[in-house]
Amino acid sequence: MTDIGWGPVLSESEGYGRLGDNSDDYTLLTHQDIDKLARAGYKPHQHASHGMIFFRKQNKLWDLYEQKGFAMMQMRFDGTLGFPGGLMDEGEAPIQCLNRELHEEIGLDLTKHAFSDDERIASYLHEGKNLVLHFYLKEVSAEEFFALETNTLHAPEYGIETLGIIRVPLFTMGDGLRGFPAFLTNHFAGNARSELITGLMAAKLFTQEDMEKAIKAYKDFIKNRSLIENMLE
Ligand SMILES: O=c1[nH]cnc2c1ncn2[C@@H]1O[C@H](COP(=O)(O)OP(=O)(O)O)[C@@H](O)[C@H]1O
Repeated sequence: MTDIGWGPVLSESEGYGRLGDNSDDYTLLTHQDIDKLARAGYKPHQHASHGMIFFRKQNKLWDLYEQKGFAMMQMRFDGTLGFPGGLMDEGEAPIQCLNRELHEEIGLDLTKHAFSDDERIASYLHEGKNLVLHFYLKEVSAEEFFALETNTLHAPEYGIETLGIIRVPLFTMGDGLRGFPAFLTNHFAGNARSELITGLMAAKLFTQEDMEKAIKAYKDFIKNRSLIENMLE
């Protein structure tokens, strides 16, 4: 590949962020797998941790749509959507990595809102990238969520790694597509789309039936969009 100037630091990690992952590229790890990795000092893989902060609030939006609350994601430096988080440094554990990254990227006050190990809901291995992704979930009150959101503007990495914090729309509009299903049609980093779905199910914000409906609407839209794009070529 042509050297386009990744620089000594980025050239080591740029491969992890390449786009085009499929959900099949990721294997869900068991608790035993994680314990084994911890005993081996997390080697031989690279690891990254990301976290979803959310609040639940059943609300009738504009007197029309069933809103379930909000979840926090970010527009990343690379133009994709993801959760706050990042790659683990040498000597760190996944939870330490998560808290350090959340402080850097969203200014999380670790004296009040640090994540704990028992908030990890899933870990995935991407064999091809030799990368393990750890995913955590934290429920806060609506007031805490708004305060955390405001604080992100003062985070050290705001405007650099984190280009903006966004709220995931947790409702579906009358056409069955706009709202949450349309949000799923965006480009996501790593397996952040699957993590979002997993996180919302684990938080019991969606029923199985609601989630299946949303995923079907998103997939149908993608299929139709590529049909139209092919016709235009
Ligand atoms: O929200 C996410 N969920 C799952 N994987 C993600 C998410 N955000 C980034 N990734 C993936 O995690 C790896 C590390 O990326 P990240 O950019 O967060 O680390 P860094 O900030 O330390 O460079 C990359 O492979 C990227 O595609």
